[in-house]
Amino acid sequence: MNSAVGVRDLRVARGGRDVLHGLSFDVPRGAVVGLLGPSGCGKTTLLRCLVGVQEIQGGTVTVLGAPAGTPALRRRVGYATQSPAVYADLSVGENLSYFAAVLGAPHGDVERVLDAVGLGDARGRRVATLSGGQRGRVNLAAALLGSPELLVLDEPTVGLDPVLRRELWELFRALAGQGTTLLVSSHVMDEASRTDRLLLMREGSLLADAPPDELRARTGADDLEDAFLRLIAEEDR
Ligand SMILES: Nc1ncnc2c1ncn2[C@@H]1O[C@H](COP(=O)(O)OP(=O)(O)OP(=O)(O)O)[C@@H](O)[C@H]1O
Repeated sequence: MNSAVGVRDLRVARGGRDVLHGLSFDVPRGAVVGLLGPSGCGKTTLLRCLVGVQEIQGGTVTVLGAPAGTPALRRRVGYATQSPAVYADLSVGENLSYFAAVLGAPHGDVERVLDAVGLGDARGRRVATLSGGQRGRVNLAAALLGSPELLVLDEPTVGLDPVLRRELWELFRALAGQGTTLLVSSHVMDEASRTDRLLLMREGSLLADAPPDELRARTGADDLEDAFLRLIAEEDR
């Protein structure tokens, strides 16, 4: 079983409307896979399916060899939601110590994840006093606790300056080098080139599932934003 994630014919409706229309794809183990597409196309909904918090209307979602949402997967999958899910009243360190205790993460993990996201100096600060970007990084640090085998990250670089964004993508690459699988959503096309593979979504369907170079070659576009636009034009023809 080589895939970290296997999705077949996934259908989801939200608010009485079909939002995922029968998606099928695999995420190879140890890869950094980007999930890209315009706002509202269904990225978050798809990620919710992978972590098992979304009711689905049809299809199957297999994660690390088990059905998504199986309790045994809880410690093997890290999920960072788009809006930070951390306690504003607690310090950065208190938040992470709390989540580490809940997860049964090893002692010392708090230090490790704080360093990984570049927040070593902010350990004693109350989350309420942090910038949006810093808060996002605390949220990401929490997802790294316990070194999960699969990381599902919903727009982890939103609100970050280019230097920090680059550092985070270097971190994602380093984690993949250690065997972690990462599925990272974004709507910033320049981040797409940093991935091993791209899932391009549009209106609840997959427009493409291929490595960035293949997408460039297939469309004849130099940059991925153009490639995406050409794929849309092709589909609309
Ligand atoms: N709680 C909800 N109830 C009803 N419809 C919802 C709900 N959440 C999302 N939707 C709808 O589902 C569709 C997909 O939304 P989703 O949040 O998955 O998109 P997204 O690609 O992650 O967007 P963004 O990049 O803006 O976060 C949208 O049409 C949205 O309006």
